[in-house]
Amino acid sequence: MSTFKTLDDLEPGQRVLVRLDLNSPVEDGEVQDNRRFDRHATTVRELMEAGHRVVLMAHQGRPGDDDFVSLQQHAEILSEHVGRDVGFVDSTYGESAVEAIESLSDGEALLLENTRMTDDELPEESPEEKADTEFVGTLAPLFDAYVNDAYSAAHRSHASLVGFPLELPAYAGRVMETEYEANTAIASREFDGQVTMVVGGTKATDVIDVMNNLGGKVDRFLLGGIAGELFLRAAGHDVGYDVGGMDLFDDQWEANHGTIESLLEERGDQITLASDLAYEDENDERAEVAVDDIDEKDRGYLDIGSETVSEYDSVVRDSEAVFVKGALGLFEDERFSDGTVGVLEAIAETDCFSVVGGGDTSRAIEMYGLSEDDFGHVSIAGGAYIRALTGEPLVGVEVLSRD
Ligand SMILES: Nc1ncnc2c1ncn2[C@@H]1O[C@H](COP(=O)(O)OP(=O)(O)O)[C@@H](O)[C@H]1O
Ligand SMILES: O=C(OP(=O)(O)O)[C@H](O)COP(=O)(O)O
Repeated sequence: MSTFKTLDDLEPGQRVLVRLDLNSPVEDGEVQDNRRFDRHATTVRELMEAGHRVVLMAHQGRPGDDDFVSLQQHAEILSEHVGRDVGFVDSTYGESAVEAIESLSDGEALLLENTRMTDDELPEESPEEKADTEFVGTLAPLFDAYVNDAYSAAHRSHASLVGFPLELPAYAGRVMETEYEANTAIASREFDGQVTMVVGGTKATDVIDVMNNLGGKVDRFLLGGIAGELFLRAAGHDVGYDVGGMDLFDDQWEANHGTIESLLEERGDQITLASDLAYEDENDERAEVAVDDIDEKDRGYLDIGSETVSEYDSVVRDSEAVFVKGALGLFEDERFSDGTVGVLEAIAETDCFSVVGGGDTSRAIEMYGLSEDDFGHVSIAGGAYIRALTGEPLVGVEVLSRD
């Protein structure tokens, strides 16, 4: 168990530097509201109400990607969730950032520009090297305390996550505390009945890590999403190819097909793949096909089919514990939401222990009118949640716990 300090240990009237994870889906340049804002608002509101001067850091995307944008919209969305104004300055640690930080009054909050717009943030280096950067050296002297609330980014050894805790008294925010406790408890929990893991989403490496590291703990893996299609391709079906301008499959196939093939060989009896898939037909409607009847690589598949949904539904209902990582289809489009929503509904209606993780998957819960109360824990983390489940330590949490 970690021994980090929390907001309960923070002296009053501090200048506090806070790391949040507001990394969000961006559609046509518009940042999409999601539960990361709502969760972090709790920490921000508590600090503002306690009269601290609150300066927030966060990242969005990675340089070169379409979702690598300014945090100006994030400040507006966060303000709505906090119910108070959160200011924004378009600099991370330049002159205008320092000026804005110095003119902040008690109880006010300010969001700095995307940390990944500085050269010091991204390269993965040791906490000591990160503490020695200009970014940390410029900002740390302006504060009394550092709070890390970004559990979902705590697997990254980046300056804003691991550099500051070496220079300032460091505390865990409310989101960090809750996520850490829930995910660590899960990693050490034992179950008598069937443990099922539903894995989908876009990242094949996450799915492979889960299978490699949780193979002894999980009885059944139910696959879907892009990752599931790559497994179907490895099993000899004509799916999981880049068609119609997609670039989700072929690179991941090149990088991972050897591992996927050996996983199917070694753990085949634990792994359930879709028996049918859904696609968009020429009338823009949902159509389905059995995977055994697919003999051309020219179509994109956007969800698991109804026979698979019904099989996954009954496996979930027979389980004592169900973990979800990743969506089973393009659920943002209602026509292709059956897999993701079907499994979530089965979990919600069953008296099992459940955890739902994956940045986007948890969005489906509110989009389709399900209640968070029907799940054991809904994590806003993806990669960090997987690492926690597999028992791997998170560098951002470790560094918070140092004396
Ligand atoms: N067959 C598919 N085709 C296109 N997109 C898909 C498909 N299956 C899943 N997705 C998309 O994957 C996205 C990422 O899912 P998520 O649960 O966040 O997993 P990850 O953690 O791998 O990003 C979702 O927004 C969903 O729309
Ligand atoms: O959204 C995040 O991770 P996730 O997609 O695994 O939930 C974190 O903000 C980390 O972002 P990164 O994977 O670009 O380092």
